[in-house]
Amino acid sequence: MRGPEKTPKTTILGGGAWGTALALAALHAGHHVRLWARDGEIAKAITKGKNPRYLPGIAFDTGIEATTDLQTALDQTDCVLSVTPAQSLRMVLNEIRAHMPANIPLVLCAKGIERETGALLSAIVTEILPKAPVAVLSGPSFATDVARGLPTAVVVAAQDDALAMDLAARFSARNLRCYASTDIIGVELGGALKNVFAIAAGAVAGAELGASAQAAMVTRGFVELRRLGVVFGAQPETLMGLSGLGDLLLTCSSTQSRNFAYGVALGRGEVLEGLPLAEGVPTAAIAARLAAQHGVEAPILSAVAAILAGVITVHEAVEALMTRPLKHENLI
Ligand SMILES: NC(=O)C1=CN([C@@H]2O[C@H](COP(=O)(O)OP(=O)(O)OC[C@H]3O[C@@H](n4cnc5c(N)ncnc54)[C@H](O)[C@@H]3O)[C@@H](O)[C@H]2O)C=CC1
Ligand SMILES: O=C(CO)COP(=O)(O)O
Repeated sequence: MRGPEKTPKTTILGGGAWGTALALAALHAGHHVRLWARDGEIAKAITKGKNPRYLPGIAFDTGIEATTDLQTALDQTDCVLSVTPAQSLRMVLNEIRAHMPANIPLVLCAKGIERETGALLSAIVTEILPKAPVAVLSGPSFATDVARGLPTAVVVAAQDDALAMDLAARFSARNLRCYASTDIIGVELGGALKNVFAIAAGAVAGAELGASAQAAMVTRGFVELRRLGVVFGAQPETLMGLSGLGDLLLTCSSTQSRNFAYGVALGRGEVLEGLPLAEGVPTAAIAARLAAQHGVEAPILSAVAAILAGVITVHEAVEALMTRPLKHENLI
């Protein structure tokens, strides 16, 4: 991919919180960083060392070359990070197709499953950019923590172990430790599904159902996550790691998580319109459908999808979950 003496050239697609934080991490790892944002004001602000819309109150180093021009962003790049929301991936890949240099790795950093098709994001890349080696970066990592330089660990997965190791080394820096994995599906599924359970945990907190209920929700949610992992072909142990258990622990316990905060608003019966991006919302609907299609027992997932669809209330969902037939504590 690159000689050791050359400065890595990294392109970030997306000028939101995570795109900006990862651009900074790459800058601190010594890369030449270009960032594509569709909004000119955001691009200008990032070039000046701030992103008040998505990272309010954080001033950061200048050096990221932000642009609204895709050709400029992708010119002679040797690695692309895709950091726009999961549901926009297909559109973004179709836009970059004409400008993407051949055989350059595309690292997926969004967390979700395509709502319309049930496709994992790596499958969408294979469909639209078949020549791009695909990788996934995921794990417990709030953009604000990474942008502030706080210690964070993630996992980078690629089918080819050498690529996974190379990318993990490329993006690791003093405050960002990247582990390598060859289980792309496990790593992406862990990140996508934890968002749904973060909404559930937030709803429990918002409805003031207590810390015991919250622990039960997260634990049983983790069982459902692992069951879906089996269906998709994830390696079970991957979901015990940073992308899976690690990200579940982070986002099911902190209002810093937009998915958890969305759940809190749901549990309190507040207005949901205008809340920040909560990737678990579209993913809940499709994940519940896939679970039903494959005969996977996933009552929490189904409850979240039904609440979001307005079919039941949080309290009705809890009542239904608590009165299910008694059984052994099946852990898979
Ligand atoms: N914020 C965080 O702490 C983390 C976020 N992620 C994931 O990263 C992804 C992006 O999240 P954030 O950056 O936080 O979201 P954000 O809401 O802060 O920013 C999203 C950005 O994508 C842009 N965008 C949306 N649709 C687009 C399109 N069709 N074409 C071009 N640009 C488009 C928006 O203009 C905005 O700049 C999500 O999947 C999220 O789950 C992953 C780890 C941490
Ligand atoms: O994925 C994240 C941290 O790992 C960010 O979570 P939210 O999208 O819920 O804010």
